[in-house]
Amino acid sequence: MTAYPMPTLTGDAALQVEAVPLTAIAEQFGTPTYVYSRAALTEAFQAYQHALAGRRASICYAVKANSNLGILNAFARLGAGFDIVSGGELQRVIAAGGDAAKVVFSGVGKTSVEMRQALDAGIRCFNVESAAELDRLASVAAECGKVAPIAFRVNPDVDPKTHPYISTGLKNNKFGVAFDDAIALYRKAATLPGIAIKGIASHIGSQLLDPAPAGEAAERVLTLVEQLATEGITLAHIDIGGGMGIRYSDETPPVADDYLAPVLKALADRSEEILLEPGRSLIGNAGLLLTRIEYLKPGQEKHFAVVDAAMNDLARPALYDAFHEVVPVIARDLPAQTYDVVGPICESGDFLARNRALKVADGDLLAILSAGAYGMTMASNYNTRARAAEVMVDGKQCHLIRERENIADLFALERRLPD
Ligand SMILES: Cc1ncc(COP(=O)(O)O)c(C=O)c1O
Ligand SMILES: N[C@@H](CCCC[NH3+])C(=O)O
Repeated sequence: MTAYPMPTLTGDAALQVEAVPLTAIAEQFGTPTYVYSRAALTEAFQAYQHALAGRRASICYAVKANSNLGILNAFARLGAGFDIVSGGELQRVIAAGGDAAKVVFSGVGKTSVEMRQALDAGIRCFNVESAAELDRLASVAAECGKVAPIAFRVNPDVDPKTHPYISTGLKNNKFGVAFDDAIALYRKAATLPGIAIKGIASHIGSQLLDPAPAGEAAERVLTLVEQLATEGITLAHIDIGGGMGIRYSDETPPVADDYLAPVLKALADRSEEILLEPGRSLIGNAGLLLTRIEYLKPGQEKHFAVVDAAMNDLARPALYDAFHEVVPVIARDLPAQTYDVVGPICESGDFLARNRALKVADGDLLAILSAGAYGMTMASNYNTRARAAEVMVDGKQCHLIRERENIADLFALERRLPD
C-alpha cells in the first residue's frame, strides 16, 4: 500500500502528484482543491487483489470514504463492488458506472424507500442490522414482489483497538445484531418468503493497525457459520467488512497481505466467497488537500498560518483531533517556525494541524496529506463556504472530477419569506 508521502519532489523541489506539479493544479483550478492520484488508488486496490489471489473474493469499496463519481468510476473499472449506506450512495454508484449487482447495503437505518430503490436496482445483498429491519425488509420485498438477498451484520464484540468514535464492533455500539441473537434471527429469516439468506457480515471499526482483531472477528463469525450449517442454513459469502488503517504520521500499518493473513487463515478451509468493504485503505493515502496560506499571523504564544482550507473542507482534525501531515509545496530556504495551520472559520476548533515546524511565507501552497478518505465526503458548507474542487491526476493528465461550488448554488434551494 502507498505510504503517506504520495506526492514526490520535482527537480526544482516543488511537490507533484504523479507527473503533475501541484503548483500547476493550483494555478489551473485554484485552492482549496482535493487532489487524488489514480496510480495510488489503483496500487492500493491491487494490493488487496494480491492478498486475495487464489480465493473467491470481492472487494466492495466503502463509498462513504470518498463518493466522488470519478473515484467510484476508477474503482468500478478495476472491477470493484461497493459497500453503501444510503440510497444516495447507490445512486452515485450507478451514475458512476458501477454495477448494482456488486453492491452490499450496510447501515442501521435503511428506510422503506431506500429498500425499494435497492431492490429495484437489484443489489447483491442487504446487510441487515436489526430484527426490526428484517421485518421491514420482508414486507417491502413482498410489496414489490421481490426477494431480498440478505446477510446479518453480526456484532462480534471484538475490541478493534482504535479511536472510540470509529470503533463499531463492541457490544455497546449501535451497529449490527448481537452475536447471541444471530442464530435465532437466521432461523426466522429462513421462514420469510421475501427473504433469501446469502451470507454473514461483520465490521469492527476503522483505522485498525493491528491485524489480530479482524482475524478474531472472522473466527467468531465462523462459529456462527458452522452452527448455521448444522441447521441446514448455508451461506454463499462471508463479509468481513473494512477497517484496515493507513499511515497518517508515524503509524506502521500492515500491508493488505499482512492485514488479511489472520482472516484468510481463519477461513482457509471454507468455500464461501469472501467479501471485504475497505474504504480508507483504498483512497486515504491517494488524496491530499491543496491549500494556500492567506496570512502568517505571529502571536505571543503561538504563530498561526491562516490558510484558505478549513474544518468545513477537512473535518477530521476538528472532529477526532486527527493528525494529517502538512508539507509545503515549494521547499524554501527559510528558518523553520512552529505554526498552527488554521482556517478562516469562526471556531477555535477550526484547525487542520497544530504545532508544525514549517518553512513558509505568505501565499505559499501547502499539501495536507492522507486526506483522500473521509475528507470531501465529510465536508460541509459551514460559514457559506463553497466546497473545494476535486482533481484526479492520471500520469501527466489532470481531470477535474468536481467543480468548485458556486455560492449561488448553496442557497438556490432557499426562499425569502413572502411579502
Ligand atoms: C459497514 C462498514 N463497512 C466498511 C467501512 C469502511 O471502513 P474503512 O474506511 O475503515 O475501511 C465502514 C466504516 O467504518 C463501515 O461502517
Ligand atoms: N469518518 C471517520 C471514519 C468513519 C468510519 C465509518 N464507519 C474518519 O474520518 O476517520
